[in-house]
Amino acid sequence: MVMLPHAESQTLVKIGPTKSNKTKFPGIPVIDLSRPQEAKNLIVNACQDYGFFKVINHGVPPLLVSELEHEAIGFFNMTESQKDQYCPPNPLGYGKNRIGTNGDVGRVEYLLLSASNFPTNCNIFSSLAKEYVEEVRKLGCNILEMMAEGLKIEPKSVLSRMLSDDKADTVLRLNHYPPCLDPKPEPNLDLYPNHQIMSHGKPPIVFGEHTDPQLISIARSNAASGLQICLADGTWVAVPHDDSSFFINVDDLLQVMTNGRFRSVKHRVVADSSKSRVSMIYFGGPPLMEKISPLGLLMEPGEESMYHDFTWFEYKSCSYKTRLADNRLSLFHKNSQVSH
Ligand SMILES: C=C1C[C@]23C[C@@]1(O)CC[C@H]2[C@@]12CC[C@H](O)[C@@](C)(C(=O)O1)[C@H]2[C@@H]3C(=O)O
Ligand SMILES: O=C(O)CCC(=O)C(=O)O
Ligand SMILES: [Fe+2]
Repeated sequence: MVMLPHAESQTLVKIGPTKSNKTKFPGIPVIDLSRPQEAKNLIVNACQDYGFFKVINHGVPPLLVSELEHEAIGFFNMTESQKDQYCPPNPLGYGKNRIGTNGDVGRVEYLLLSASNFPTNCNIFSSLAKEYVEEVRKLGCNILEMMAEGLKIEPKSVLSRMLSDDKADTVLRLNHYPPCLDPKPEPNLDLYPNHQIMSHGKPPIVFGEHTDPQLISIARSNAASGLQICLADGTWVAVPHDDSSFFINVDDLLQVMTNGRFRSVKHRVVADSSKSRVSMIYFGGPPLMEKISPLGLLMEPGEESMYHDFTWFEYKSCSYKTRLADNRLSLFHKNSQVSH
């Protein structure tokens, strides 16, 4: 029997009451990409069980990662008026305390960049970010190919081709969460008018719960904690930080393309650290006109798609009209019941 290796399970924190009927969480799956034969099946298991895993021996040069992080810190250290010279997030640009355009708030500042259109007025991000995205895109393609092999579907490029396409819709997000010196619930109700990011007795939520709409997200952060994922039984678990690894999220489109076999993972960030947190996330989306529907080779005889067919453009446009915590996929579910 192959044992699943798990990340620092002894340091995992389970949040919320543990009921006896809840399955014990053994820790975030860790996939060693230098062992591809084993990795294929472990990736599939992780996508089915959690929609989330960590990769080691990923091949992205550590120097490139630390240089981009250094530049990101330099950017966030600039004065407010310097940063405000970047366009407000519409949806790309520099934003602070507001996430998206539909009323969500967070204790975070960020820069959202499109890989096909890196800013030319800023020599910081033009070449480094491009190089970083290329390396992470390669990592994403490698993972999606292993996934296809693990699922036993051919060709193995059936998923990865969407990221390697010249028209792939790729977004890079740099987030900065200021240090939380007093991790008590935030009493300022003006900033959080609908209480949505208050959580009494627990560290405040600084980036609210959501799933990512794309295919996969490839994230890393400095050595500061805060990221949490939601398990199938609704329990939130903390993800131990690891600045030398990448964390992979299954996103909404992959849930649809596997007809619900893989889980688009709900995640959030809490102010859990007295350290500033800087995260860099690659969101891998397909070309805008790509038609999204379950992969034929995965379907059992007589199995029907759980979702209406749509293009990534349709799904993305629709997603950007929703609130962060909305269940965007339910809008395309055949037995549609909008839930929040
Ligand atoms: C509230 C929102 C922010 C978001 C667009 C949306 O209307 C719903 C999806 C959000 C999300 C989550 C993952 C990524 O961080 C993001 C860039 C994306 O593609 O979808 C954000 C959007 C955003 O911050 O603009
Ligand atoms: O900062 C993080 O680690 C996660 C942020 C996130 O989920 C996002 O930007 O979509
Ligand atoms: Fe996210």
